[in-house]
Amino acid sequence: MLLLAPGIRYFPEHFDPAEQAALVEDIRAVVTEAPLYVPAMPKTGKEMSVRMTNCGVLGWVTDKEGGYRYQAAHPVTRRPWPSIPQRLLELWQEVGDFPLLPEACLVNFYSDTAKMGLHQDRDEQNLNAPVVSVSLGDACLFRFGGTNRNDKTQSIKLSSGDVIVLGGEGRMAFHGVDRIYPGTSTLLKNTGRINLTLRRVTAS
Ligand SMILES: O=C(O)CCC(=O)C(=O)O
Ligand SMILES: [Fe+2]
Repeated sequence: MLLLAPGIRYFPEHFDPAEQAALVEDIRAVVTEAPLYVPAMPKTGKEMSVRMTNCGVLGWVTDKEGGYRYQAAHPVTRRPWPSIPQRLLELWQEVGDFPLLPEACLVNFYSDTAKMGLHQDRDEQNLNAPVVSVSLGDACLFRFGGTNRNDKTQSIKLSSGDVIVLGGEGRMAFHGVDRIYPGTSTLLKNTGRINLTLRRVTAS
């Protein structure tokens, strides 16, 4: 484990290739039940470049009218989200350092050209719980800084199987994904990157 900054822990290659493949199968099952959809920014309705779905009792969604929020149902199918795969709950218990289980797992799919702007994860009521993030497939350039948008940032390349935990002092750190490196992994059938973030949403 490497401490990248206060509260930002990095576990390179936490999952070996066989575990990564098993996680991809888990996520394929999730996506079959809860298809990836196109999220849109609040107010402007501008579409994000990342495709999203969730598993867990709650899922993070965004659209023009409703903005950023957690809800119990898929925005398109209106069905409840599938449950969080066991191996992700185990990951949380290993690295999360928090007594309650996660309620949401946001699944982000990045195509070759997708990115995610610098932001804080701040829609959770429970900011004592960490955010635990898993990278699968192509590598990406991940940027993180401090708790103010203008704080100095650092960049690291995240590869398939890597895990990052934003907790404690690092929980509200600004972070984002500047670019994908297409073709740097053979884990997925095609190019692209999957990111999973486990989150505790409610206080209890
Ligand atoms: O894809 C990543 O590594 C980060 C994703 C993220 O920050 C988020 O979903 O809030
Ligand atoms: Fe985030």
